[in-house]
Order: sequence, then structure tokens, then C-alpha cells
Amino acid sequence: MAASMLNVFRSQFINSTNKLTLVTNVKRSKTVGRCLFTYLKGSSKVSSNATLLAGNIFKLSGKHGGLRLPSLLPASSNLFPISCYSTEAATNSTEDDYHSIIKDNEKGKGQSNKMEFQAETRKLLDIVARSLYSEKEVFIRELVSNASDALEKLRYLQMQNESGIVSSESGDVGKKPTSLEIHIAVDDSKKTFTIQDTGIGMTKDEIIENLGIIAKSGSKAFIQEVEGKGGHVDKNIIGQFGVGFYSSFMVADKVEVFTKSYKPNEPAYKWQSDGLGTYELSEAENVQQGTKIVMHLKGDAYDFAKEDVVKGIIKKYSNFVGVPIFLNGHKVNVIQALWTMEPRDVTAQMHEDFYRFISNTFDQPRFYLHYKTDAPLNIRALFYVPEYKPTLFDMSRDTEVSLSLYSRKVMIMSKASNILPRWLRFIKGVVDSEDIPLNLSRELLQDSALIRKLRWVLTNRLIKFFLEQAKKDKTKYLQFYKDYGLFFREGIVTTTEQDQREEIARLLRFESSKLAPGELTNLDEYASRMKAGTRNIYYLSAPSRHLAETSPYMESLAQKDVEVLFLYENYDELVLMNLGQYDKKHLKSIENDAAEEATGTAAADAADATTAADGKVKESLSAEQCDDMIGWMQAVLGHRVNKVKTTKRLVTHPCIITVNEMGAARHFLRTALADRSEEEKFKVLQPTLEVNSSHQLIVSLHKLKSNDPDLARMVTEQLFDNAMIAAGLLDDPRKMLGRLNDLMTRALNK
Ligand SMILES: Nc1ncnc2c1ncn2[C@@H]1O[C@H](COP(=O)(O)OP(=O)(O)OP(=O)(O)O)[C@@H](O)[C@H]1O
Repeated sequence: MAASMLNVFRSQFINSTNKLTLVTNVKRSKTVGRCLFTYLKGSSKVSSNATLLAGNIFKLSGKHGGLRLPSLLPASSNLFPISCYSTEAATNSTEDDYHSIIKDNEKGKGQSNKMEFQAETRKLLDIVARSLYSEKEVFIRELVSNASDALEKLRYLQMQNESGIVSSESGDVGKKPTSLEIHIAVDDSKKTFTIQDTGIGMTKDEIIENLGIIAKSGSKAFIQEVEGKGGHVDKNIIGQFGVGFYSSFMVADKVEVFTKSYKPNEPAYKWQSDGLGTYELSEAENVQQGTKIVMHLKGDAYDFAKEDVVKGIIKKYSNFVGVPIFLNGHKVNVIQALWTMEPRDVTAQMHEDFYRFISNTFDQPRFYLHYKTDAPLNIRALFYVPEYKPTLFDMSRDTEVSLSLYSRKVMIMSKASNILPRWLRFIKGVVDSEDIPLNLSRELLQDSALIRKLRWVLTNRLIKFFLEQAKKDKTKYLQFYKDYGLFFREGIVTTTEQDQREEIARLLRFESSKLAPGELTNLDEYASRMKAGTRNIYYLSAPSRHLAETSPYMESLAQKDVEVLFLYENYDELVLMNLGQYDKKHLKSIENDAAEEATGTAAADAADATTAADGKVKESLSAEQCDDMIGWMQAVLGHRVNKVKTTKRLVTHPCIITVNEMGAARHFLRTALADRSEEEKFKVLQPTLEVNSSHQLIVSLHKLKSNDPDLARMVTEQLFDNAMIAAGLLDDPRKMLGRLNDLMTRALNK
């Protein structure tokens, strides 16, 4: 038995049970029996059986027909069922396969008046047709938007009428509600593109006003009029500039418009133009209420008479327009514009389906943000963070974004890369702002103040959202941070405004010397533990917790008893260096702190060293011996050191290297200096070797330099290399293996 298609105009869930009312094109008397529904779930179609209970009420078989319908279909939903096939009524009906209102019997009647476009309109027409839009295909978006506007206006008037508000001059709109539809028909043999709506239509004066004068928006005037009377139109009306209609002349050399106003007793009209300077206007017959536009395509636009091409364009730009769009009799737009709904009406399941649809993936969103605001800009946005871990490909800054920009449900741009900064490229979703004009070109999008403002608002909102998530569910946030935290670091480095950089920095997490291994903290928590009067947030870059804790730099800070954040990734050090400060506190590497404080004299260090650290008296070099030792070491190390000096801050370590801006030096060594000679590297690094004059090794070395100067030289060089390793400045430790072997041989021979 052949299945026949039923058009589902509206669906409503009854009492949260698995019963559903569907307003279809099935006549009540017809026995429908069992039906097969097809729904869009994510980007895939799902089918389920249903039985007609009474009238238009269907019962879905199985537990909610296997579709989890309560979540798919809120009471206001009218779009999710995309088709409904009757498997038993098929024999009764063939007309159900197809639904179209487009007929070919409209014609002009009576005298036709030739009229001129207004002078400015002639000039502007040329600009619109040639250069306002970067792609020709957008004429479909413009005409669908106009049709949708005409339907929205009618819907508004019908609603007013139902509640008795409508004035008598507005006509009889409430008596028999028209079904609000847009129909498109393409004819490849005649090379025509036709669009018809069941909307408000136009009177003679309105045609002359709206189609005879460019940049005159009847839609804008409609909103102003309603608002002037204290009314309020839903934000669904798209047109505001009065240029969209003329985009039809980009692709057509003849455009015919048949229109009949909703107002009673208004005649129908035919408007026709080649877009070159004049148009003809006459009365017309056989015209249904609404507007029908027939476009005779130009030779280079014949593609727009092909069903597949047009279907792709409708899905691309107008998939979320809130009325059904039929193409050659079949409904093509299927998805509800979730972002325009109230967040509380959108269920997790709906988010999941929508996320899959827009991102073309099969995972789930780990977070979603439904953002609605009217100030400082009108924004309706849905953002999703994927469940999957980003791949190397996702990390690339050239990755295409999955974020689309809409204005009143009509797509302006898919893959809109300027709406969020690059570092937020992992966010998938939709941004809709009625403040953005439909004809915004790619160039404008690059540097318009409006887009900059939108980006700023959205970025701040997303940062705030991540901070909220961190508070709400720490474990979930930490997993997200592990997977996506690299993007935050990029955000700090690539953002120019310090305020925003510091906001992003609030998202960072580190281990700390004051907390147990594995426990992470953030900069705010660190600040809350700072002693009164202190202004530095200290950090240390080290490959692991053990190396951080046993680092000579940690030891050099021990007497100060400060908390140190441990940074295990090289780039974290660069990020904090780049950030410079956080909430008026300096971000400081303890290695740099050591370099700045390394100013004591040999004599003072030597004197103190005898009673240092644990209070025990230790054998230590005298001031004189220190001077002698330093001079000698300096001679041995030659160009490798800028300076050798004593320090009193070390206890267990014999020596330490300090350089200016250690983190930057390490980075420089791995990048710009990578291919340079050793001499050049030392010239740039200018290391200072600080020696612990009470360390046993140094005390013994002092003796050794007189007894066995050769061995003492080897030990000095090894001590220097060891300190360089501890500082992360020795790029290739293999160089010292020969010396180590010699030293071991000597030790064994003793
Ligand atoms: N299908 C239609 N039904 C009724 N009126 C229409 C239709 N198409 C256009 N109009 C009228 O013509 C006017 C001009 O249309 P046009 O597309 O040029 O501009 P707009 O839609 O107002 O603004 P925009 O430039 O933002 O699209 C509309 O504002 C509307 O009043």
C-alpha cells in the first residue's frame, strides 16, 4: 500500500501524556487509522507509529513512540513533526501527497498605468542590484523574510481581532484565520522562481509606497504605527531598511507582483517591472489574499529555477523562519528557532537535538548557555560546549567556527568568525540580534562597531558563564578546564584589554605549594590567602610537583613563607608573564624574585651563613675566602657567567642561577636562540651564579682548588651545569656526560 503524506500544520501535546493533537490536511471524516510520523531528531530523521484516536488526536505507539515527545514538543511547538504518513488511508487519498496554494491563473485586468520609480530609487536600484549583496542567492532570503513579515503582521492583526482590539478599518481579519504559509515554486523549463504568501497583502497605495520607493520600509512603518498606538508587535518582523525586495532584480529581468490586501473590499493588483526605471500597475483578478511574486530569471541566474539549489538556500538561510515554507508543494523548513523561546521552555533533550543539528556531530553538549538580553544590544543566543575533547585540528587557529549569525531568525552568516574572539572558537551555536541588518556584508562584519560591541558583550557573558559553572560543579568544570583550558590561556595572550584578560585569568587553575598535590586553586583564592600588605602572587614553572618543591628557588623563598603557584606547562609561565598583574597584584616568578634580591655583599652573606637556616653553626667560608672563591670560579666559568656571587638564601643547594626574566629567557632559548652558538646564548642570558658559601660542597671545593685545581675546575663546571638544569636553561644535558664520566672515574680511583 502506498503511503500518502499528511501535512502537519500544528501539533500540540496534550496533558503531558503521549497524546498529540495534530492539525493536518486530513479531513475529519476520513479514516486515518495508523500513521507513521517522521521527526527530526538532531540531524537525523526518526520514525514512529501512531494511531488516530478521534478527530485529529493521535496516540503514539510505544513509550512516547520512542521519541521522548514531552521534551520534544512543548505546548507552543508547531514544527517538530516534519511529516506524517498515513499507511491505511493511502488508498482513500492521493491529494495528501502534496500541498500547494500556487496557481497560475492570476492576471492583470483593466488599464495598466506606467509609473516611474522615484529618482533616488532609480539610482539606488542599480546599487542594490549590483553591489549591496555579496551573493546573489540572498534574494531568496530577502523575499522569504518579506513573506514572513507579511504573515507576522497578519498574525498580529488576527490576534488583536480575537481579543477585540482590532479597529474596523483593519478589516475582518479575525473571522476565518488564514493558515500562515509561504510557498515557493520553481520551474526549470520556464526559468521562473515564484514565491507566494498568505499574508497581509498590499493596497494600491501601499504598493506605490513600498515597491515604488526604495529605502521605504512598510514593515518599519507598521511597527511604528502599532507602537504609536501603544501596542507591541512581537520581535518577529524582519524588514527595516526597505531595500530587500529590490534584490530580486539581481537575478530577474522581469518581476511580477500580484497582491491582495487583507482589508475587505480592496481590489487585487498586479505590479510589474524590469527594474530599470519604470513599473506598471493595474488591477488584477484571481488573486488570493497575500502576495505572489513571479520572477523571470536572467540567463546567469537559471540555477534559481532548480529545486535542489533553492531547497539548499532555503535551508541555509530560512530554516528557522517561524512559518512553514513549501517548495514545489513540500515542506522544507523544519527546525524550531530554540533561541527565541523562553529558556525555561527548552528542555535538555531539545538542546541536545539542536546542538547536534547545528554542529553536525553525534556527541552531547557538556554545557549550554541560553542567553537573552535587550541591553546594550538585543541578543538571543544559544552557545554549546562540546562533550568531546578538542583535537589538534580543533586547536588550530584556522579551524572554522560553528557559530551562525541571525537577525530575527534569518541567517546572515554561517561560520561567523567575528562574533566571538578566536580563542572561543570551540563554542558552537547561534547568535541572533535584531540590531544587525540583514544586508550586512562580510566586509562590514569585519570592523563594524556594532559587531565589536556584540563580541565584547558575548565574550564577557561567556566568561561569566564559565565562572558560574566552576562554582556550580567543580568537578565538571575541572574536567572542562583540562580539556579546553588551553583556549583560556590563548585568550589571555591574544586579548588586548587588560580588564578582560584578568577576567579570563579567573578561569585558570593551578596547584599550589600550600595545598595538597592534585588540589587546584585559582587566583582569587590565592589572593584571599595573601598576608595583609603583600602585593605579589608568586609562581614557579617546573616540570612536576616534586621538582617544584625541591627547586633551589623554592628554597630561596623559604624564609619568606609565601604561597607559590606551581606551573607544570611551559606556556603557563608565558601566560602569567604576559598577564603581568591580576587585581592590582603583581604576578611574579620566584626565579625573578631571587634575581632581584641577589644584591647582598659577599662579606654579609658569609657572616650570616655561619648561623643560617636551622640555626646550627656550620663550617662556612670566611669573607676573604668567599672573595677568593668567587674570583676563581668566575675565571673558570669565563664567558658563561655574567657574575658569581654568594647568597645566604640557600640551605641544601650549593648554588643557583639567576637571570633577568627567567621565564622569558627560557622561552627565548627554545625559540629565537635555538640555533645560536653557546657563546651567543650566554651573552643573551647573562646568568649570575649565586653560591651558598656554607654548603659542604663549596667549602670542600675551596680546599680542592689549591690541592687539585684540575678536579676543582671540573667540579665547578658541573656545579654550574647542575644549576643551569635546575633553572631549565640547559637545552642539551648530553654535553656534560663526558665530564660526569671523568668525575666518576676519579671518584672511584680515590
Ligand atoms: N510579500 C509581501 N507582502 C506584503 N508586503 C510586502 C511584501 N514584500 C514587501 N512588502 C512591503 O514592501 C516593503 C519594502 O520591502 P523591502 O524588502 O524592500 O524592505 P523591508 O523588508 O521593509 O526591509 P529590508 O531592506 O530590511 O528587507 C516592506 O516593508 C513591506 O511593507
